[in-house]
Amino acid sequence: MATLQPGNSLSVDTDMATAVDSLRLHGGTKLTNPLTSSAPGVASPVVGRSSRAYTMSELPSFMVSAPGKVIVYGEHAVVYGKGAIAAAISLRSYLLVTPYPKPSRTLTLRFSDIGLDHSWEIDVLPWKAFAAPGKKRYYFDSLERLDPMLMKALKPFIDVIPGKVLQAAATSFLFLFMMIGNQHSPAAIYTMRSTIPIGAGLGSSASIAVCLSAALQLQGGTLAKPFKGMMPHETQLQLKRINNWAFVGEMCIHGNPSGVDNTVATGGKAVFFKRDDYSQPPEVTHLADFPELPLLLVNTKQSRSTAEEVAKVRSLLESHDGITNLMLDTIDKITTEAHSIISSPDFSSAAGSPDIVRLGELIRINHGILVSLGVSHPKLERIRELVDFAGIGWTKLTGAGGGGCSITLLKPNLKPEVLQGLEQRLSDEGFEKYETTLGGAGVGVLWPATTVDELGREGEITQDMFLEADGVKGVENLVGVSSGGKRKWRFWREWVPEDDGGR
Ligand SMILES: Nc1ncnc2c1ncn2[C@@H]1O[C@H](COP(=O)(O)OP(=O)(O)O)[C@@H](O)[C@H]1O
Ligand SMILES: C[C@@](O)(CCOP(=O)(O)O)CC(=O)O
Repeated sequence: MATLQPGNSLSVDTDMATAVDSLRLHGGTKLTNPLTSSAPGVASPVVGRSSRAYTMSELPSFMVSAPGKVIVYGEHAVVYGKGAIAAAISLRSYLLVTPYPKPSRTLTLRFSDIGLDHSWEIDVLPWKAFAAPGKKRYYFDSLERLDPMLMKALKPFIDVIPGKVLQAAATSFLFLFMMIGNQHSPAAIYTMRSTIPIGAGLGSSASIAVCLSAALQLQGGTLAKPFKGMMPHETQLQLKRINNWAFVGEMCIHGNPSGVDNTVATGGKAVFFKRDDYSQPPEVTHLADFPELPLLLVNTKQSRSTAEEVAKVRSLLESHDGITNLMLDTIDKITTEAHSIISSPDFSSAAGSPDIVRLGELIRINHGILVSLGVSHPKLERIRELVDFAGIGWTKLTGAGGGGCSITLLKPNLKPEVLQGLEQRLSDEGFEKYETTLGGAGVGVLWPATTVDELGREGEITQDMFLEADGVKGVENLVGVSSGGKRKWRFWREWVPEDDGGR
């Protein structure tokens, strides 16, 4: 166990040794002023690798990143202890952490996707409330619910921020900062950009919660950066801690999450997830052989809130408990059957294989039940109608529904012109198709936040560069994990070798 002391020095025992070792590698010299910005798109030169060095209280700018997800089977039922299958996608959130120079005691959030730019002074935050007897939690603890007294203590700091969307994100940050950090935590700017559409069922909130959890624990020195040779049990322990606190961050955003989104955003690839007792850890099976299913992902662009969709199912359970429970049980059976098809050693996604048809039929049945649970939307039904009319696959909503995205499992050997015709129709009706691959890497870290330019020079990724990157492509080009060696993203997953772009 490790404890944080005032001024961020560490007292260490076993599982912290690696964290300290990796930090020691950087002990000594100063990095360039972290607030120095270069011209947009131009990396500022940094000192060479061998002479770049930091102390615990003087960390470099660094980045963390976590993926979004699609739930392939089991959304909503998973909130009630049933199984769900979900896979990470290549759309991701990126968080740049830039230390303020001393003696600043400021925290600044720049979450530009939602227009949040807000600062607090660390010293005036409600530390007393968080240190009261029975309230303090440590980085190795788990929380199953938010303490109303602590939420009340944060309220005045959140109420000054306009609107629910911004407040939810700010609460997630501030609650985690108060829990994981302490009064002596370093002053820093947290700049967030995401390529995941917000509130569209692709787990944007879990993705940012994972980034915040990982960044704050890295800053606190309670998490070791992944390194070659990290023992599997240590990797698992670190992922567990990131995931535990990400779950808390998710609770701040939408109240009663099942934990499937943050679990996939943390570990990546794909999982079978079930949590029937919230006081116990969930049952998580990593689906290392998750197949490359041919999926079409379409956004209705109809916004909605996960919390409201989850509340709809809750109220149906209250008014029709017997029938609703039967529907949730049926979804559980669907997920279990899909899991056994995918995990079978004979599984084949080749043309003519019955497995894809069975998986497709399960997708169609799952969607039908979600419609009956009241969480579809006319726009989702319109997409399903267009896909059914073209006869190219099986469609369901994904995530909370009420708008957001649909997925279609495509039939093998489709004629390209049929698919193109459908895509044109979807676009004409105002829907947006996403290009993404399933089974991406989980949480990763880029330490320090540097990239290599066209001339092969390594330079710091500044806030201005990050904020000015143009759209999804701009963000991916500047900081993306699939960098072809331009950036040294590292991942905690055992099956992802270093420097392969996280795939
Ligand atoms: N890029 C982002 N920057 C800041 N906050 C974000 C971002 N993406 C998501 N959020 C937070 O997460 C909330 C959306 O969560 P939710 O309704 O669960 O949708 P989703 O299905 O995308 O997870 C937003 O209201 C916002 O508070
Ligand atoms: C509806 C639910 O099963 C998934 C919600 O996913 P999203 O927030 O719409 O990405 C809720 C949950 O699992 O917490």
